[in-house]
Amino acid sequence: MNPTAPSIVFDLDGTLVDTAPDLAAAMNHVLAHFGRAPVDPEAVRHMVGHGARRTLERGLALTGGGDEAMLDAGVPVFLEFYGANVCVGSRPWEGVEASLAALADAGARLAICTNKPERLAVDLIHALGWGDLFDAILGGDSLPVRKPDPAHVLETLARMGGDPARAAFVGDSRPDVEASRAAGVPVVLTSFGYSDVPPDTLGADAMIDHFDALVPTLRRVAPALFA
Ligand SMILES: O=C(O)COP(=O)(O)O
Ligand SMILES: [Mg+2]
Repeated sequence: MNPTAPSIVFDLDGTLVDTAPDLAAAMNHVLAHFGRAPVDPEAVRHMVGHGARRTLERGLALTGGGDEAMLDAGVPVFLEFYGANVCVGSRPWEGVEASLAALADAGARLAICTNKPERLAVDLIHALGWGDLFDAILGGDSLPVRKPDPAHVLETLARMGGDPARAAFVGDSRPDVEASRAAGVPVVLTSFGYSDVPPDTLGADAMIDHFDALVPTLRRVAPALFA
C-alpha cells in the first residue's frame, strides 16, 4: 500500500447516486402504511442527508405531522421496503463513473462515508457494479457517531489506510461540510444534490456543476494531493 496515495471520500445519496426515486418510493410506502397521502417525489430530494429517521420525520411533517412513536414504528417499515428496492430507480449522476476511474488512474484511493445504514450502502454499491471501487464503506450506523461528527470522516480515512493530510471529501449537504471542516479535510460540494439550503451557502472549498469538473477542481483546491 502506498502511504502517500491521496484519499477521496465520497458521500453517497445525492452526491454519487441520484437515489431519490427509491427513497421517495420508500417514503410513500410508509405514508400509505399510515393512511397518509403520498408526497411529490421531487420534495423528497431535500429531505435526505441526515439518515432515514430524519427523512421520514420530514415526510410526516409534510403530511399532517408525526410523533416519536410514529417514527419508531415507521423507520423499520421504511428501511425494510427501501432495503428490498435499493436500486430500482437509483442511478449515478452523469460523469460519476468516468470521474471515479480517472481518480483511481491518478493513484487515488476511494471510500464512501454516508449516513445511510451501512448494509444498504453496501447493497447499493454492489447493485451498481461498484463492488471493487472503494477501499472502505462506512454508513450512518457503522460507528456510535456519524456526519456531521468528524470522527465519521476520520475513521473512514483510517479504515481505507488514508492520511487526513492527503485527503478530500466530496459531498452535497451540510453534514458533509461540517464533518469535513472539523476533520481538517478540504470539501467539494455538488450543486445538484439534496441539500435543503442552496449548497453554495454552506462554505465548501469549491462547488461542481458536473462530475467532469471534479478532478480539475480537486487539483485546484488541494494541489498537494496529486503532487
Ligand atoms: O440521509 C441519508 O440516509 C444518507 O445520506 P448521505 O448518503 O447523503 O449521507
Ligand atoms: Mg448526501
